[in-house]
Amino acid sequence: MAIRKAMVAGNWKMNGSLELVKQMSDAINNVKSKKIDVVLFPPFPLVSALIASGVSTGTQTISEYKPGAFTGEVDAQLVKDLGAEYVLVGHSERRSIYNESNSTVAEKFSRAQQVGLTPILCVGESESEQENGKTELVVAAQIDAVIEKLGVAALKDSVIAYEPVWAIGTGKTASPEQAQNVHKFIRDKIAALDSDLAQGLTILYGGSVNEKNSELLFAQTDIDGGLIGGASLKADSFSAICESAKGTL
Ligand SMILES: O=C(CO)COP(=O)(O)O
Repeated sequence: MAIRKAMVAGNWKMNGSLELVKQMSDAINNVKSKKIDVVLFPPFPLVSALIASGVSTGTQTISEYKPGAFTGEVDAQLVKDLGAEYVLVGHSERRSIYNESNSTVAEKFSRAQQVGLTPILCVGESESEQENGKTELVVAAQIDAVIEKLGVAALKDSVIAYEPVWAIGTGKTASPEQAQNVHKFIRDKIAALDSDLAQGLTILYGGSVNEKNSELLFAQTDIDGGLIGGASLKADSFSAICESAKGTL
């Protein structure tokens, strides 16, 4: 029996349209199940339309600041007021393209929880870090930045997504064993501080997940679902991934 709530999340990145909202909400409303949470992360302008269509919704980032003179930024409270439930923090594209540091990510995590949004903390190593055997070091530092700022208890109302950077958008998925090893490392690391919290923590895998590889990934003990990029833009693929989660999680 599953001890954790499973989740399949779709990160649209800078893609999508009102037409896609229609297609994906129809598809998701067909596969909805009590066994899994299905959540989409569209660009900001599509958030309200997606919520109105009955899909559980999050945003891809938020500002770490409270409302004020921050042109172009989006306040977490506004996101919450619109009816969103989740927010991605620390996605590797935010870290690498927009220079978000571990400490900025921890600030965003904190701001999300202040307003009642559930943060999904994205962690993962680059290709060179992986080749140099630094995966655990990098992932631990990304998680420790949050624990040092907020204490381990803050992880209780959150989700962690392990997304190796070398697997994002490349078609090079981590093998189920490779991903399981890192997920187990994450869970054991948190269990050393709070065992019950770690056992209840949903940890997602992301990086070139598709309808062909999702079942084996989701069958791993410490993989509780997926954070899907490219395949979340195709109704057939995303529905099939959700279906595979129902069987294995
Ligand atoms: O970055 C991702 C989800 O946040 C993964 O993207 P892909 O599934 O396209 O590799």
